[in-house]
Amino acid sequence: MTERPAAGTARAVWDALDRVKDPEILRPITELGMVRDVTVDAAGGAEVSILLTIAGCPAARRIEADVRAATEAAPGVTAAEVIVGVMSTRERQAFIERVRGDRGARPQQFGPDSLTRVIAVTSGKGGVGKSSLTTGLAVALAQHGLAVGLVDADVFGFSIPGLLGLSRDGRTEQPTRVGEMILPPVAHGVKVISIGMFLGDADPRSTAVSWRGPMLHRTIEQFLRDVWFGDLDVLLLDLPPGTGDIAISIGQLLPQAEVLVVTTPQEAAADVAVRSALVARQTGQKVIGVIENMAGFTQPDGSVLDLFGAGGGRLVAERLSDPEHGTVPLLGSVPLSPVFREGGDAGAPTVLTDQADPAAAEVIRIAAELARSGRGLAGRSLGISPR
Ligand SMILES: Nc1ncnc2c1ncn2[C@@H]1O[C@H](COP(=O)(O)OP(=O)(O)OP(=O)(O)O)[C@@H](O)[C@H]1O
Repeated sequence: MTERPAAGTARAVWDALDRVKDPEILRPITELGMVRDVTVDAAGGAEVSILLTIAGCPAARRIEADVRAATEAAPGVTAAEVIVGVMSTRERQAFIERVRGDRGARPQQFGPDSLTRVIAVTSGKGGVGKSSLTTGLAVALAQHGLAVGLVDADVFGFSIPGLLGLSRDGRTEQPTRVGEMILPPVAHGVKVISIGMFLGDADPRSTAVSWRGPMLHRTIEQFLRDVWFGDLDVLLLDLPPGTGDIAISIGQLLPQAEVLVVTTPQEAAADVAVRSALVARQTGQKVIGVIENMAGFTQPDGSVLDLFGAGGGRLVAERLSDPEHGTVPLLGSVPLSPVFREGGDAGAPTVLTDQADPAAAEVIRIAAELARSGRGLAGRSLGISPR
């Protein structure tokens, strides 16, 4: 890397490049050592050499385009050429240390001392909309300016990449690997990692992941250790439905995690939802609230159709409230909404595309309440990272 000159057009280009962020790390490429050299000839022709972590890294095209646009916009530049190179092993090691803040051997990123608020989303039954709500909450929290990470730990039904538009035609966006560090793709401001990103060329639509408990535990452990999330305000985890191995692993790996329980208004769903929350509680996690999903749907004539009955959310909240654990609130009731479902199917979260949709509006309201309340966000310095 060359030094940044004190003045002149080359200096202006360096300054412009300070505003180009690596799309996965969300930090300026100048700070990450990704700019090798900037030269500008007498006619204002600029040549910028950048270094990528690995050849053909998924973000390469975007970085190149952003560098070109920033260079062309720098005062005094008449033409821009971008030369893309790849880091040497030593440069890559320096990059990894810069990204991690050179903390040496990494312990797990979200240990009990971490300022990141960890929220695990669980449900008793499958198909109650847990993944859709987790995705909506993550995107809505990112809209509040929070640094948000999302771990799709639903190994049997990983649907998060699709809901966030990271999976198309059976191909799921891959994380970038730099050494043993894994950089999660970023979608709508959320850093996302999913088991569905580790299937290689297999089509996730037709690939069954059947892993036993220890393997699941190791995978989640690896997600929490090797996936570089940076300083997060909130980490959301989408757990598989039920009371299985993953819930117990999360309890061991992230004992400070808070738990949100998703259920439908159906009374029959309430029993299993309560049971999944009790398992989380047994591992020391705090149940912070219940969200009812697929609640009454307002029809065009204004009448409400309670397709799945009513009252399940309140019932679960009441059954989880007791003198020892205090009141577990019903945080909200998200109505059935065809628009909300279509947004998920299209990978375009409705909390961004149609905020007036009743389901999206309720998710946005719940996210605002979560952002205002709770462990990590009340009265603590979180170093919220502006983007
Ligand atoms: N409020 C809603 N209105 C309409 N459709 C919804 C709503 N919430 C979720 N859905 C739809 O219900 C289906 C199941 O949702 P989702 O995959 O989020 O459930 P899940 O509980 O995560 O399931 P699993 O844990 O089995 O993977 C999806 O097609 C989703 O689009």
